[in-house]
Amino acid sequence: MIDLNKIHINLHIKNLSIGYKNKTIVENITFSGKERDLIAIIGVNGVGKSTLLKTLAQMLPKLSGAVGVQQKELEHYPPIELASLISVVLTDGLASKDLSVLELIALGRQPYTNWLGSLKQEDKKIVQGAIQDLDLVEIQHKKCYELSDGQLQRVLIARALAQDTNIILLDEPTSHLDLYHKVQILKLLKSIAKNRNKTIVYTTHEIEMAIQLCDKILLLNKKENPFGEPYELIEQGVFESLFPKDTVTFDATSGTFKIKK
Ligand SMILES: Nc1ncnc2c1ncn2[C@@H]1O[C@H](COP(=O)(O)OP(=O)(O)OP(=O)(O)O)[C@@H](O)[C@H]1O
Repeated sequence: MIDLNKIHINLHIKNLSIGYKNKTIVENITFSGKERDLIAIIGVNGVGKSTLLKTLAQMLPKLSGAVGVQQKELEHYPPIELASLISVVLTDGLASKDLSVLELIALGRQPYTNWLGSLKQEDKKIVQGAIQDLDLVEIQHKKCYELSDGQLQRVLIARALAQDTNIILLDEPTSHLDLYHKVQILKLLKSIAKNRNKTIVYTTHEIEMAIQLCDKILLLNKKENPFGEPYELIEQGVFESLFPKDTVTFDATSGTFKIKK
């Protein structure tokens, strides 16, 4: 039995403004991520989803507002401590494609190894666990440049699992996958959040899947940026105004989008 009073909040985002130099892309972002939450960030192309994810990972500075990670503000963490709290899976080009699948996933253990990077028995066990979870046993000795986009995406998720952080941030983790693997990865992320008490935040264009599988959704729309459980957002009617109505409409009963013919 889970004691709901003992569930920790890993992420607290308050009145956050994000952007580049002094160009604000989105302001007024407020949400929180509890342990065991799978959270989707959705919104139209170019609205700022990746910018938000990179700001949460401290790869970009925030413009204003607060990003709290557990008990402290993000910018007060030394990088090595942050690497044991937050892992990031990006879709941008991977620098180290010459590594084997196993070597790349083992890099996830870096925050915990000595300066030589040597893996202890416990590290190797965690790496093998991640390889099994992502169904990569057969291809673990292949080079990353030999993989399909979908396989590489699963390898990058495995590396984040090996990093074993409380918070996992993923930028469009299902974009290169077929429907079966999209569902499989999202269900896996959900079970990891639940069974290992993690907060998982990912960006996506697959809104219908997010409605079905996520605990919470943050909809970036540059104005209010509503956040809540999928049914709450459906009740507020926020999906209806996402796309031009003459092209795509939202059916609140089924939680799906319909193409206007
Ligand atoms: N390095 C950069 N410098 C300046 N502006 C940028 C930079 N990267 C992205 N932008 C701009 O920031 C805005 C948000 O981009 P971002 O990639 O965060 O959107 P997104 O919601 O993830 O889009 P998509 O759904 O197309 O992936 C866009 O207008 C984009 O042109």
